[in-house]
Amino acid sequence: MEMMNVKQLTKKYGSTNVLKGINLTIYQGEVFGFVGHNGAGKSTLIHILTDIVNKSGGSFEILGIPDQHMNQVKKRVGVMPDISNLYENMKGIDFLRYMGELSLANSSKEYYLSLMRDVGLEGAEWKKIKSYSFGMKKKISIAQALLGNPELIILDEPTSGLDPESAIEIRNMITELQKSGKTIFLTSHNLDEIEKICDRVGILSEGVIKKLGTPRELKIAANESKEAIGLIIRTKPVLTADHISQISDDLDINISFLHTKKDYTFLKVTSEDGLPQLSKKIMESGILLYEVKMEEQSLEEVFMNTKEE
Ligand SMILES: Nc1ncnc2c1ncn2[C@@H]1O[C@H](COP(=O)(O)OP(=O)(O)OP(=O)(O)O)[C@@H](O)[C@H]1O
Repeated sequence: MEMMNVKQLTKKYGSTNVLKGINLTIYQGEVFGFVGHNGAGKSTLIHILTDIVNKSGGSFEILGIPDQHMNQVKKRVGVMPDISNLYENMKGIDFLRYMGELSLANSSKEYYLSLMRDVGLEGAEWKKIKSYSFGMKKKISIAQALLGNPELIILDEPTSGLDPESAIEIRNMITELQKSGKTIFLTSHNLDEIEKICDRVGILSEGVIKKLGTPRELKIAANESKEAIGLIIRTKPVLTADHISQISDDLDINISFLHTKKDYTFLKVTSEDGLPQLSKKIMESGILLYEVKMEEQSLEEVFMNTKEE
């Protein structure tokens, strides 16, 4: 089921085209990671989708409802507010109740307390938000996004600025939300995080989504477009440059020897097609072959290359 469908969405600020035609479909139950450099337009897209900012052109649907009627879906979509929009003089629990009562009917105090516990704010319920640390403010913003048990949850940089332990807590929470059937759209600058928790990722660059797919698909596509692939081979004894030149003589691929480290030999090859033949040759030469693996591009490299393309 499509939870969000964005078509040719554009946004202009004055003469600057920030979004130049975004096309994107988000499916039920996925965690989707939206990445882009600072100022790429990620928050702008979120603000349009959540009816805070007007689009310039194009259209979108959320939960099947067209963008002209976003008031009909507001209760079914949870959005994490910017922490500067929290009411600092309120106690955490009172803030959540206040925000909850704006949209929900008859939710008990126990509901709000359990929500605070869920986001890791146990013990801070009766403290004023102004006494909260940065991480705690992030957590209460996330709690606000979860009010009313929404189907689609939109989180703008939920873990930025958090210490590793708190970031792990939030990531685990996102995974749990997904397990309970929620759909999550999040932005993050942490590509390791994106890789860990997102099913699909979209890279926003120059106003359009330049790359879209699972983290693995993006890395494989990046490897395929490279002229040479890094190869790591573990053998006993370790392969030397001489071994490689003997073995590779009658192979169809070009192999360059780079260096060795312990039992590992690092090579560059022009194509993966000759790898089975290479492995066979190594074994035939009496060398014990333990492992052959291709060096994968990291999502970070994929992202950096997207910017340069
Ligand atoms: N209200 C506004 N008026 C004019 N320009 C704006 C406005 N809001 C955002 N912009 C510009 O639009 C561009 C995209 O900003 P946006 O905040 O969406 O980027 P972002 O990808 O979320 O960045 P970051 O990763 O730094 O949060 C930036 O150049 C920003 O200066």
